[in-house]
Amino acid sequence: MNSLPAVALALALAQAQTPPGSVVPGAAPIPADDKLYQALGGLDNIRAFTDDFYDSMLKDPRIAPFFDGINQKFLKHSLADYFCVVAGGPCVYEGVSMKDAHAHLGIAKGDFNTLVEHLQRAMDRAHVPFATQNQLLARLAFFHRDIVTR
Ligand code: HEM
Repeated sequence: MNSLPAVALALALAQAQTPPGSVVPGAAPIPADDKLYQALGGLDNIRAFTDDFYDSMLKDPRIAPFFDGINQKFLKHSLADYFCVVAGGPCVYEGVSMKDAHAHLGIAKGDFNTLVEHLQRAMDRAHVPFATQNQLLARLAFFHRDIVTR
């Protein structure tokens, strides 16, 4: 992973707070406009890089075991919906909060960073501009405290 997303992530973690605007389950802050959604290439591109991201995690022995027995099709769909909403897109996320989704998993900080690494690489392969990647990663960093439990 190159250094800028790591910096963006660290900054977002340091500053994590709920900005004004709407929330989705888990108190996800969502932007007031869909600029980030558009920059990500819209829902088709989000679904494409999410599928690729998920497949690449399954090939990584550091985190693949977390996904054993998980309904892959369902989770890919739910993840893409989530990214879409967080980016200000016109999607509906019907899943549970980040806290409830991950409470039983015992996720460590290193696992979270590994997932972020895979997401960044998948966005690279989908030709998402670097600054746009950073914006999504910074928004997702907000959930660190709900997801990392050990
Ligand atoms: C920014 C980080 C993350 C985001 C935005 C995220 C998002 C999500 C979403 C949207 C769901 C589906 C919940 C539902 O449909 O009700 C989910 C479930 C899940 N996530 Fe994450 N996640 C993140 C980090 C992680 C990490 C670091 C791991 C493990 C390495 C992980 C493993 C899982 C697993 C295994 C499930 C399925 C749980 C189950 O069905 O029992 N997630 N996540």
